[in-house]
Amino acid sequence: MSPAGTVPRPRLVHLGIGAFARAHTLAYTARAGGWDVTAFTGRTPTIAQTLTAQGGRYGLVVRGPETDEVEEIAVIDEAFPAEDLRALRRVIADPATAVVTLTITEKGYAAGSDPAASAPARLALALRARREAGVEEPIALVSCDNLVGNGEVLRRAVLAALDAGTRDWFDAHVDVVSTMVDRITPVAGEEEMALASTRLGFHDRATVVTEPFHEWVLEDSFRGRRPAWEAAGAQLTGDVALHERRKLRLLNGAHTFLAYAGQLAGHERVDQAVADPAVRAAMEEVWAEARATLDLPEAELDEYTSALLTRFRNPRLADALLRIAADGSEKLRVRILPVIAERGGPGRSPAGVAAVRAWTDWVTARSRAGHRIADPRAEEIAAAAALAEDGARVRALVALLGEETDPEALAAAVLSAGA
Ligand SMILES: NC(=O)c1ccc[n+]([C@@H]2O[C@H](COP(=O)([O-])OP(=O)(O)OC[C@H]3O[C@@H](n4cnc5c(N)ncnc54)[C@H](O)[C@@H]3O)[C@@H](O)[C@H]2O)c1
Ligand SMILES: O=P(O)(O)OC[C@@H](O)[C@@H](O)[C@H](O)[C@H](O)CO
Repeated sequence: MSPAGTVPRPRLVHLGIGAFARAHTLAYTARAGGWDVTAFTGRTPTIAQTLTAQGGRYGLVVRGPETDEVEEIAVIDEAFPAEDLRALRRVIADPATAVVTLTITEKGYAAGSDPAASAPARLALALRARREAGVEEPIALVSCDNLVGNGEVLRRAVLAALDAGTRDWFDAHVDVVSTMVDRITPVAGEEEMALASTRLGFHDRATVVTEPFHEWVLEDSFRGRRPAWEAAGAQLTGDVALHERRKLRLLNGAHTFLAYAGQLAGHERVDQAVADPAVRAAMEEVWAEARATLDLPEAELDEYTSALLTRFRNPRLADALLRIAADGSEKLRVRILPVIAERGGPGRSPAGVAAVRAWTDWVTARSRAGHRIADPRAEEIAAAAALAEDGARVRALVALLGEETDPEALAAAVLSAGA
């Protein structure tokens, strides 16, 4: 509550306080200045408790190829667990709030009306509270997850969970903004927490470690207030789609390929996988196919992939392939299958097929070794991986990837890729 007569500082609400949000979205917001943040976890409450205990601040370790820079980020002034709907309703209905950013992972956008299980459903309830409070300033919902058209995906998921009255109110009062986000953010460990604690002078248990590179391209469609993110290097544009496709197909597509092919070749980290000549050559094939689907000048694509290679090679970032391997059934649909489809099918996309093959091989080996696969379709994957007959196993796994590419044709190509 601001003292009588003073204008409250504008507020941003963030849903999903994972490592990436702390390294990217919240760091940009801190640098833009002038805004406070109320942050909610996406699922488990732990990080909200940790942040509350340390006054919302945390250390950002920016790990270059040779040195670390450590910065304190102090932009969060309230943190709550996802299930605290009362806090979410209160803060979204507050006229000081003008922006909601989200990093809830690809699977977090599954439409659903149960607020206990669905972030969009929680947001729908909170938007109803804003309408009932009579707030007129448009609020912007800004998706920062690795999805094509992430704004549209978010809009559909929220609309599906809204009551009729708020659905009628929505267009006049809510902007939904697509963004392309980029900053490789591995999982921080004890070493980084100790480094941040020593440099910043408090016991930091919410440290994040990230690379020096960062990029954020946002659709320029805010009717209400927003932080001056451009002051922190963000780009506002009329066309995010091409940026999204370039990043998802080249960076994330290669990451997904490396996650499975790299681990199958015995590597644990991205830098190790790209140092393996066979894995690297296969990744270049994935790039060649993805590049052919992108309407960008060759020189620009050369520059982009060469910069990516430098980023992937950063040995001090220690980005675990296992982190990237999570949720493969969601990620292949976004990063690899559209390339196969646009190339004209599996027959014209051997590298895309090799990526799918690497996923089927890796989930099978890992599941048979007794591990639960981190994936929203974990049970179906385990059941498929247990099938003894290869054809049935691959068909069952490929069927979990949706219909973007004909599953029968894709499964047949995957099977013959391994023959
Ligand atoms: N880490 C990166 O390098 C990176 C870079 C660009 C974009 N991203 C985006 O950020 C997302 C999160 O990555 P991270 O590194 O912060 O991971 P993380 O594991 O540190 O955090 C994941 C966050 O998502 C929430 N979440 C998970 N499942 C959810 C669900 N079903 N519903 C609602 N919330 C859910 C978690 O509670 C947590 O807040 C990625 O999935 C990706 O879309 C990450
Ligand atoms: O974050 P995810 O789980 O969507 O994907 C794993 C990585 O490909 C991803 O985190 C990249 O590191 C990131 O997208 C780089 O900006």
